[in-house]
Amino acid sequence: MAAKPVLYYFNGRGKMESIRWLLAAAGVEFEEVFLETREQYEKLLKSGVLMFQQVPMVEIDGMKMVQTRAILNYIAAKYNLYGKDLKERALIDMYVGGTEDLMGFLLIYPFLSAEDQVKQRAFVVQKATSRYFPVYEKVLKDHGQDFLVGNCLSWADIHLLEAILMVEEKKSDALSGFPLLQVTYINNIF
Ligand SMILES: N[C@@H](CCC(=O)N[C@@H](CS)C(=O)NCC(=O)O)C(=O)O
Repeated sequence: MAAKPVLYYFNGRGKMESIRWLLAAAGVEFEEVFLETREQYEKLLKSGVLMFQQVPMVEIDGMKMVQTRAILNYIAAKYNLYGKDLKERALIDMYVGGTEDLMGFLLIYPFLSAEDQVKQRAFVVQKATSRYFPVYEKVLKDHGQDFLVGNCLSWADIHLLEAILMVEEKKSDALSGFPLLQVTYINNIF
């Protein structure tokens, strides 16, 4: 049996969280090494395995992969979550690009002051409900299928579900104007 992937990151969501989600959705067990002290991080740096001196780093299939997008692309392709042809893959990339931008507004959230967190929360909910969620709602409405691309579960659905839950943490009824997203991602998907 192949070794489990090993994830190296801080003990927080950050850039590793989508990798955890994608592996979990693919049914892949993984291990985690949390970098909890400066010494641990320095040790990893000195060992030379961090190509750009950054994490996330994932040991998988004999590789030490860095760059979040590259890691996600690899996992999505390996576990058939990346479309059946180039056009489906292009759509998945576009949808994931959108959810990535939306999640990007939340990555900085823990580092803001309490006052700025209130502003950022309102900003994120406004962007989610006026720019991003309407796109995915329309896709589902237009093709009438249960998933965003190719009528089967893909990375685009997994990433969108993660983004929806992140936004709902900030405003629990954020999906209230999006009936198809509610049915697909809250009632049906898993
Ligand atoms: N483009 C990289 C950026 C990775 C990145 O910014 N990692 C941060 C932690 S979230 C880091 O290692 N920062 C330390 C540094 O840049 O020196 C990716 O997406 O993986």
